[in-house]
Amino acid sequence: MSQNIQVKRKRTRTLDAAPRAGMSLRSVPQGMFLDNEADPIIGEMLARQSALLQGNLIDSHFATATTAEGSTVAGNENSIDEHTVTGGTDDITINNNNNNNHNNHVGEEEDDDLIFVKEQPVQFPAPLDPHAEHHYTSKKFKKQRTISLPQLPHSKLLYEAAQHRALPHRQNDDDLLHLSGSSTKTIDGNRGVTLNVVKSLSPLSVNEHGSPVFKRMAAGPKISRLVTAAKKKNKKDFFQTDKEGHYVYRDEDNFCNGRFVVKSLLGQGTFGKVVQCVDNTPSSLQSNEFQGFEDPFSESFEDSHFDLDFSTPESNVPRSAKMVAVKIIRAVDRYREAAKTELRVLKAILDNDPLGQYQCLLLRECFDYKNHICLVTDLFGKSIYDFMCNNGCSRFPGSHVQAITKQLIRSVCFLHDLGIIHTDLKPENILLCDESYVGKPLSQQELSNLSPRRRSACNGERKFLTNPDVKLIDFGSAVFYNEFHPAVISTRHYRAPEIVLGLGWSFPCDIWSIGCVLVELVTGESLYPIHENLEHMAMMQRFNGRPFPPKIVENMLYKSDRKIGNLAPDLNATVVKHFDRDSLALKWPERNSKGEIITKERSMRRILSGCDRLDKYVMQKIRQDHGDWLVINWDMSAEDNWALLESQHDEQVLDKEVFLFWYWFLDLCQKMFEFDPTKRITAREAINHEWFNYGILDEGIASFGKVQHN
Ligand SMILES: Nc1ncnc2c1ncn2[C@@H]1O[C@H](COP(=O)(O)OP(=O)(O)OP(=O)(O)O)[C@@H](O)[C@H]1O
Repeated sequence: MSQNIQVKRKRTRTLDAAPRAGMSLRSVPQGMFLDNEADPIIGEMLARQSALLQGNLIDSHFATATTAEGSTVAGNENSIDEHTVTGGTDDITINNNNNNNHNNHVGEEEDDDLIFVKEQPVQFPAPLDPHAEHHYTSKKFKKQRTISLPQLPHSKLLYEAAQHRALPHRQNDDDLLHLSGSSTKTIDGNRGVTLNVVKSLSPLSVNEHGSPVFKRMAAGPKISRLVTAAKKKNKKDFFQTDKEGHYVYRDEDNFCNGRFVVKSLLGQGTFGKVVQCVDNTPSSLQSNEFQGFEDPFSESFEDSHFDLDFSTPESNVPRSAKMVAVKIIRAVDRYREAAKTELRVLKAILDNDPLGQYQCLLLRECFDYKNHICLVTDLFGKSIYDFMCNNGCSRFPGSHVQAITKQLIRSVCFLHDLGIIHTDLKPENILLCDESYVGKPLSQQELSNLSPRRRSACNGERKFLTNPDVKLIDFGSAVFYNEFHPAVISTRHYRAPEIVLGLGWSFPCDIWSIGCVLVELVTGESLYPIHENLEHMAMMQRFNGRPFPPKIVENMLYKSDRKIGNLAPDLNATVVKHFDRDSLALKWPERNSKGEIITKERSMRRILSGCDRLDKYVMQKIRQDHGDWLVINWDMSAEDNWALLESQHDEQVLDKEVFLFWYWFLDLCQKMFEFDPTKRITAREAINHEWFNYGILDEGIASFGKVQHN
């Protein structure tokens, strides 16, 4: 769901990293990202380049790993209780107290995530004095560290894929044309959902405190007069629906016969509203487990013909209140039907991960109240989008980007193994479990560069989360892989090319969205801040530094010409017509019959100056945190890149791990932004990507575990 707060995001053109004299250049472009003018035989080249680069980097990776072998904490340990690291100017104390959600499996499962920064001397003096205080300089630390990031909670899946369906996460060529899912399966699936109806009591049966009092209903015409009078009297308990089927939000409103008291509006969208409520469940019924589709209250509601008031202090049923989030779906058939799919998805998640170890929102209860399907879930913090909006610097530090990405990929891999495609991954749908942060004052210069809104929202600080633990929410658009696939899914900015081009889509569309989220976390700006197809496609080509592969365009033309599957009604007018049928190239900028450019200047500027090849675009932002020395030239191998950096800069300013961290980050991005969904990296492959073997020592690590603000 989009939030109301809008922060204007701006982009600037990035600097090109030109190859330096004296360095070895290959005869073919070696970059993972090709220049726009590059040779069209891209697939083969990319594979070769990737192999070459990996070959180069395997050596350096091994070298680093070997250096650390002698350390006491090398290997798979993740249970270091406390370390004090003196690095640069900051003393970092990091406590391993943050994994409480996931303790159950830590012992059972070997996990190669090192959650905390480690200090690893190359050789301890022997014999090692356990009481001696060891302080290590930043320099030593850098040399000896192998992994140094809070990767919460685990790196590995806690189940064997074979136990699940282990569906092929990758699409095949046939899917590009024919994948549209079965609507019968969706309808049948939804038909199986039986919702517990919670009857609303007559306003008559609400006492002056707004609490339910069960009475036998009066009969006859007298009732309407009494009801009107009672409505006036008991304004509080008046859960209203507007003419569009939305619940009308009111502070302190209460519903479900006094059980939920509305405290604030968390969000609203097409599907309905999400409200924060106090849940006055009788404590005997309160548990962390899903109550099923049967509401524990219903029996008493249906059968009660006696006075029974269990919300007053005198009640003999003990009550305890807790805060929950309730998604109140619009009372409109279409949305009710969609909510049933959401319910099935949430149920599948809950059945397979009752402890919530895969970062997905868990459904605690659901019921039907006054024709609104209500989903009760745990309450979490603000979304990472909101956190970014209110931050003096919206970029996340690398260590946090990595920690969030790891959770996200793992969560999505879990969903994909269950046959679920989320389809709406975006920063708004990733919630923080803990909103506390450490604030670092911004300089006058930095403050003056902020928009007035951001300046007042950020409190003059750049904020660093103390715990980058997140939860994935909003399964309202999620689909089961074999059920009906709508023609258009995803929020525009995070929409994969196969969706824009009207091809069959599946699990890979989630991976593209994760790529967009990842870049947004690093740069602090939406990668695709656009609203229409042509500009979107032109931008995709620009960021990828190459045109859409002919196979993809051919499939699009074949599918749209023959009207195969469900296609967006405007596909021809907004997408297909912009491709040249002979060359299969995107016709951008647009030209009239005389060959004059008719694309608006603003749009031209947005694409030509606002975007750049992704690696250059991203690196420009990264340099703001790590210094200007950090330049990666994709026309050269990693080794040559590093040799060049060493020849140009004082050793003190360089950090090979920072270089490798960002190098592999960009490698992962490149694999996520593969145009062809049949070749895009899968979630399962991404979990094991090289990037997660590298760490980075930054403000994210320094703030980890500290508590300053909320
Ligand atoms: N469990 C929760 N805890 C805290 N906030 C929540 C929770 N669930 C939802 N929200 C807030 O409500 C917003 C809307 O929730 P959600 O995305 O599920 O609704 P939606 O109507 O499906 O939105 P959209 O129209 O984007 O699909 C979220 O962005 C989030 O800010």
